Amino acid sequence: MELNIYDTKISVARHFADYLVNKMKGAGPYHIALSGGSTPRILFEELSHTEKYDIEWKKVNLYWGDERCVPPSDQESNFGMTEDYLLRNIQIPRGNIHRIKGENDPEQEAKRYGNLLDRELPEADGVPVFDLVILGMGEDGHTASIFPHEIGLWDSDRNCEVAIHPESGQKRVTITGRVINQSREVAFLVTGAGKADKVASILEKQKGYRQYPAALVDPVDGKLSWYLDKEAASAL
Ligand SMILES: O=C(O)[C@H](O)[C@@H](O)[C@H](O)[C@H](O)COP(=O)(O)O
Repeated sequence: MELNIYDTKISVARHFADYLVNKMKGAGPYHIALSGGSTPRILFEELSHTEKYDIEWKKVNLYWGDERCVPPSDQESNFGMTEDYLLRNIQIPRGNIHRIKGENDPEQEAKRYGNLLDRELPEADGVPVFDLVILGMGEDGHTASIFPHEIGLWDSDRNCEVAIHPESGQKRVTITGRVINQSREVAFLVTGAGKADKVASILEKQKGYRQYPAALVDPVDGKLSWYLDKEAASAL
């Protein structure tokens, strides 16, 4: 596990953007699952400075680790946020963008997207393999859209499941632990003081840490990295 701590949120984004440039210098194709949230948004803004971050986006296929079951135009949409802060600023073929379309029938979409991952990605032990899964973590220790009150979804034998947000009741489609832990690499981007206690609990394996879905991220053969700002790392 690689731990990277930087002074500020923007510094986390800039370092990770540089890392992505170096990671994708090969022939590809690369299959990357994106996350929603405020830290990825800053990463996307950074990556939109294409004069600074030279990535051959035609080699890259973008997926989402989770999506709110709302239309792309909804401000809650992870795809919509990515469209606004990244996709419209880069030269990526639209066929390389694989949106989760949960706004109509979440259960049907969980099946469809799970089959799409089986079809589009390489596999290992019958599980689709991402080159990189970018994750955030909520203040409750959730990751993707697997929340503590539904932590059992992590162990689903399906690639995708329908989750329910604990406060809003909003439905979400999320990839599950089998897919996340089969990835060649998982990178957490976590910033802000509100995450500090869960970060410390998980990274220091404190009593009860496995109640948090983010603690279950442990790639079978892949690399696990945490990119933190000082605030999120302040309880370590
Ligand atoms: O759909 C989502 O909201 C994300 O996938 C979610 O897992 C996010 O990463 C965390 O909630 C952290 O979000 P922040 O980075 O905004 O705190």
